[in-house]
Amino acid sequence: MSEITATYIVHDAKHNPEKKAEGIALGLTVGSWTDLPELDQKQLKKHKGRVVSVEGSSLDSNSETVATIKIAYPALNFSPDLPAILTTVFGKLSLDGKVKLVDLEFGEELKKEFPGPRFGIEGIRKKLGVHDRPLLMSIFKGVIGRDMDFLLKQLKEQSLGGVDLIKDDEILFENELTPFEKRIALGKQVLDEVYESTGHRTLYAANLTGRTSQLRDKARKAAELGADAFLFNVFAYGLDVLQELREDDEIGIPIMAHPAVSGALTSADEYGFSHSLLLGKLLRYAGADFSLFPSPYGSVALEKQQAISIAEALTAEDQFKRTFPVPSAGIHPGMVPLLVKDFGVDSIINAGGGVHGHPGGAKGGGKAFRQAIETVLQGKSLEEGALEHDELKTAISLWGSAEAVAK
Ligand SMILES: CSCCC(=O)C(=O)COP(=O)(O)O
Ligand SMILES: [Mg+2]
Repeated sequence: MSEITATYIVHDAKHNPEKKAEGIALGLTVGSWTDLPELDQKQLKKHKGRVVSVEGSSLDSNSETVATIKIAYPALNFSPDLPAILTTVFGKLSLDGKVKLVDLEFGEELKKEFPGPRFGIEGIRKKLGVHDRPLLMSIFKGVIGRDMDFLLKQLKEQSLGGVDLIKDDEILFENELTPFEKRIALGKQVLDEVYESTGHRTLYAANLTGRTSQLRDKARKAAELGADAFLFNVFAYGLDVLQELREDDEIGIPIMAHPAVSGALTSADEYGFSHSLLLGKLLRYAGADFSLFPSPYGSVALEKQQAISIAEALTAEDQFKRTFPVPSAGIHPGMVPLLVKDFGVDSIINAGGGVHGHPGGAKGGGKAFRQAIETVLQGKSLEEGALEHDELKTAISLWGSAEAVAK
């Protein structure tokens, strides 16, 4: 029988994690058990949650018992979709004291109900023809209140700087000055021109926004217009909306998941979801080709181990394609050695301010990043790279080098 096994870290003021575990296993499945007549117990047995393990009971600083509890839920109890699964394993329970949902292990049958990324790392690399280095992404900045000309100039500059992908900022919504469809159609023309003149291909991810009921049609229209990819604020909508978009063959373009709003669900140590589950495994299962998350070193930083655990969940051995890890926020060229060391070649280096804030503009910023990547892959220090590349030298003098700080 297929199951889903949830791992929780539970802080229990009553010092009885075994009883707490049994309460969860019953409470989220068949309810009270021992009070039922024997016949009912027999009939309901296949629906009953099962305590798999209760480990590591210890006392926290509030003298509460902390334990890791694993509970298996029969797949028989829920329809095979994330809304039903999340409500089963963490519905009422998410409101019931200090409980953190750390992981979900899907049974093999249940996994088959999920699509995973349509393209994944290999598919995105194939589209770009880049196979041997981390990709570089930049973000439009300061575009709200500006017109199409402004946006297209920024697009061209970023592409001329050698970035592989450009995404809208997540706060750019439907608006009269730079409407979604126009951004896609005119943006495509600009990027095609850059490709024809330089041979460098840049993909553009436009922000898919609006009411949930409009998203499918909007995304299909975007695909018809030749959109390369779209950005999606998954956690403002819900993981199942992502999955619906991923599964629609008339859309069929890569989906970039932005972490906006997810901090409200992951940041507390004792509550909510683990980062690796929400921004890693669940985004991947639901079909994101890219997952953006705060890097350990930038302006909105995650603890290093948490950021790395997200990347691991996105790329671990599984039946699904691998999702591109995109550690982001406050990234500048001086951080490239750390990013490559911690996230490897199969990751995307993503920057807004670190591209546009370069004294040589977005073109100079893009070049500085590409030079930093090349330098690191050649096994050289950024200081050595700066001797060979002007844009990198300017970036290092402006922002410094994290490699130097790390020593
Ligand atoms: C919190 S990860 C999302 C990255 C993002 O959307 C962004 O705008 C980062 O911009 P920055 O100028 O900090 O590179
Ligand atoms: Mg942003």
